[in-house]
Amino acid sequence: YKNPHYASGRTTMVHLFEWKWDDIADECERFLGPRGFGGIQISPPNENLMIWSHQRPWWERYQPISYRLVTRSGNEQQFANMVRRCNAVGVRIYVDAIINHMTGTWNENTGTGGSTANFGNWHYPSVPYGRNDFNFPQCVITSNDYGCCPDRVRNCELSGLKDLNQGTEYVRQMIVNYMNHLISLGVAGFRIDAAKHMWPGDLRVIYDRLHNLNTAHGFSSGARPYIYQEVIDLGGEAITRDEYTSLAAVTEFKFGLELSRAFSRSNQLRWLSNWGTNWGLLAHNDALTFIDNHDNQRGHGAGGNILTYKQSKQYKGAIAFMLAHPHGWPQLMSSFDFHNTEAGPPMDNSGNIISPSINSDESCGNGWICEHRWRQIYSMVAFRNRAGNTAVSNWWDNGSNQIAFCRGNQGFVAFNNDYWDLNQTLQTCLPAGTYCDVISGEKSGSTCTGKRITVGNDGRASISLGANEFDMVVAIHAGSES
Ligand SMILES: O=C(/C=C/c1ccc(O)c(O)c1)N[C@@H](Cc1ccc(O)cc1)C(=O)NCCCOc1c(-c2ccc(O)c(O)c2)oc2cc(O)cc(O)c2c1=O
Ligand SMILES: [Ca+2]
Repeated sequence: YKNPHYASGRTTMVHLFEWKWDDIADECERFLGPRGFGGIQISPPNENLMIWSHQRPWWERYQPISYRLVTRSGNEQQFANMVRRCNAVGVRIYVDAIINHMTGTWNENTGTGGSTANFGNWHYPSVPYGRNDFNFPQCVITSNDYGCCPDRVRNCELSGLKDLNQGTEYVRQMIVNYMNHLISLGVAGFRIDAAKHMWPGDLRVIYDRLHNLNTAHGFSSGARPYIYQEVIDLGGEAITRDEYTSLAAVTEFKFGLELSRAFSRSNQLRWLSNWGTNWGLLAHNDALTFIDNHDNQRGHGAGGNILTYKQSKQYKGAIAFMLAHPHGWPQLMSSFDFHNTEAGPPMDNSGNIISPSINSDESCGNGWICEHRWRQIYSMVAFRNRAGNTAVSNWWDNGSNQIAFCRGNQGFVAFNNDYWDLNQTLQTCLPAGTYCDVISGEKSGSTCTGKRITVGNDGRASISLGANEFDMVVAIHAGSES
């Protein structure tokens, strides 16, 4: 369950948060396929409760009302079409699976596919689920339960959301049927939302009943779904992510928290010379890594100040480090502009999501940020692909916030987050030649639109990175030779 099954040479996933299925299919063909992206995490495809009283907040998609594939992102036919078109260009689809709970209790009770439910007696006819499918007696998780009481964290309601009992055969079957239907449509795996709130033993039973991936979509026979479990664990809780790494991969929240600190200068970059398990991070194959995610980019999620697109220079620096360093399986966040912590995606006045527009400079409009389309970010996806399994070598730092390192003989990257310029002759580990810096520009034909770096026969090059330049990174690799 720890293999993403990316097409060969691809390494990185992007979370196209709240995108519609038709728009994702287009993005696979016009951008993500050609630019070497490995996969996409999509928003929950199952029917959710429409919560108009909060102006259709982003978190309404985390309140299931059925497992029918009808949401504001599209219907089952559009979903199947998206998976087929993305797989055809080497881009995998990972489904955000919400199997811990159903809805909370609201005045509204209509789903995105027209289903209704009676929250008061735990009745969800479109599944169907009834009272016996939920944990009993009814209780709500309190904040100190996280420190003392694993049973309550699993068996009580998270934020008032009706808590399913995955210990019964019937609930397991409903969940497995839902996930196997998605596998038959060609998905490559799942994010398990709120995994901390479910028993590892129940999850193991569910995972083991999932079918192998659908070979008609290019997966090798016997391929098991890639599963990464959302376990928010920054220490101090009774439940740890280690209970879940024996089952499948886990979201590594420490990764984004520590890199946000480092690139906000709360920690010097030089300390990143032993980045990896020495920092208490999960082992490489256990770790789904990211800087920010849909929840903590809004400030109230796990951890302190997480860098987002709003602190663009530092954010691009942290993203570049995540993609340049071999540790973990990275996920990029692709956001919409938000002005308050609960706002949902750009929508028209009847509540339909507005598609991103694509500008002539390849950026997005209509309120979509499309971080994955920022040159400094997609270039580092290509860098990571090129670096493959090579190790970090030739680490250099100035004892403060200027660092540099090689990836085998395939790539070289330098960072300057100090208040003074970086001017050094450094070992790039690359063969002699002229390379385009893929951060300040890119290779177009045989010229560079940004900096040109000349590497001598000794592999050394003069690297300059001004403290006030637009970006704090220089990156060259075997594919950017001009
Ligand atoms: O802020 C939110 C939603 C947050 C959220 C949603 C999806 C996620 O994957 C996630 O990680 C967080 N929801 C708002 C609004 C809300 C929603 C539903 C509700 O019944 C009450 C309020 C909120 O203020 N929530 C309370 C604090 C955040 O507590 C939530 C957590 C959560 C936060 C920190 C933890 O350490 C943890 O183990 C779980 O996970 C969810 C998962 C869900 O699938 C749906 C949820 O409503 C939630 C969720 O409310
Ligand atoms: Ca639970």
